[in-house]
Amino acid sequence: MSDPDLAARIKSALAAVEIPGGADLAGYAGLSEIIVTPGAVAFAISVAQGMEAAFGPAREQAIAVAQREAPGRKVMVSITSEKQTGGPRFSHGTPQPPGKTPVPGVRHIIAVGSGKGGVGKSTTAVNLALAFAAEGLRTGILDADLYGPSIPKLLGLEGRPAIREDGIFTPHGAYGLKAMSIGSMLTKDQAVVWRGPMATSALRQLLRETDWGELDVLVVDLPPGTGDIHISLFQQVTLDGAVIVSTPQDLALIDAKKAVDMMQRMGVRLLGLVENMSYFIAPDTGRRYDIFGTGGAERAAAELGMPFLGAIPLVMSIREDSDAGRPPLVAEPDGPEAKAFRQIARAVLASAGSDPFATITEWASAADGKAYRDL
Ligand SMILES: Nc1ncnc2c1ncn2[C@@H]1O[C@H](COP(=O)(O)OP(=O)(O)OP(=O)(O)O)[C@@H](O)[C@H]1O
Repeated sequence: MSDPDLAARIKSALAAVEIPGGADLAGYAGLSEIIVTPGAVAFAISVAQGMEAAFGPAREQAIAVAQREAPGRKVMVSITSEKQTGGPRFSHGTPQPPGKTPVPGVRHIIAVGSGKGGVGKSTTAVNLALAFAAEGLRTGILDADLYGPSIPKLLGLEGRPAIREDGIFTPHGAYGLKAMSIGSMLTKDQAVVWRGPMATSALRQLLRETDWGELDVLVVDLPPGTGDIHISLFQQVTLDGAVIVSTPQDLALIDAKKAVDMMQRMGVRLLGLVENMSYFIAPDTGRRYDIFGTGGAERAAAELGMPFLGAIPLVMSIREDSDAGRPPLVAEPDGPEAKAFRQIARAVLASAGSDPFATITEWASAADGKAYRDL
């Protein structure tokens, strides 16, 4: 069945769902567009402030109805109110976070962000996650870049994640990582226009309705810039910190500064700055060229008030291997690029704790106190 047909069928079926006041959900003006992807169905119910709880049963029924119409797809229904759609209120000082709750089974969370798109944030996130796994940490990666998910391509994920009977996702397994992305539920080139509240709801479900098992660390690949998804994540979980990725060209840092400023306001610890596409290594001679000069990133990190974590070269093989679903840490684990990512991973762990090895030991210590190394 084509997507519009299924969306229309779900909408008619929602006529059976009663909303407060006695009307039905299908005819309710606050019902959003119904987004259908090969793996998921998502829609939002917009309600007046204070009516969220009253609409709870309607939401439950709507999920059941949509699930009946779309078996095998993940159904995501969010209730939104004026209060939520307004975004953060920075003007009165710190935003008011609702209670933060841990993600079951996940011990530590590190987010990877950037001031703008295309700087290699996802590439960095994936290779950091692989480097953590190589250190013996049980590692997961969550693609929170709902607007441009690239983790499926970078990790060569195929097919959709399985959905258990209780609606919980089973994450993909890739190179020792557990990976979750909305991207593997879309058709090729399908662009989903997530409106703010729906995106935050989808993020919540990807994060909390995934069976991560036991993870020492979850790496979250944020969307570029700052927006609803960032706020939603920062408000609902306590992060160990965030890593910011930038390119030398971006080191005027206007965009990065905005991201950093927002994170600071929201109480997110900044683990440091990674400079990507920093220098060039000639493929034939292996010689290094500091085409953008040296020292700029360290200065920029200092200006932003955070540690400098290291630099990653601009190398064609990073692009080619990544595009083929084989990140440098997998394609050439002993190559210079993999080494750069591993060093950065250690710098991240050092920034998160007293030193990288202390952090690894502490993070990896299972209940019996032994490091977990049998990934
Ligand atoms: N160090 C590098 N050398 C060469 N190519 C790179 C390097 N880092 C990233 N790339 C390439 O640049 C492109 C953008 O990288 P990536 O998708 O990681 O960026 P992003 O910041 O996550 O972008 P988006 O805005 O899509 O979230 C990809 O094609 C990737 O393979």
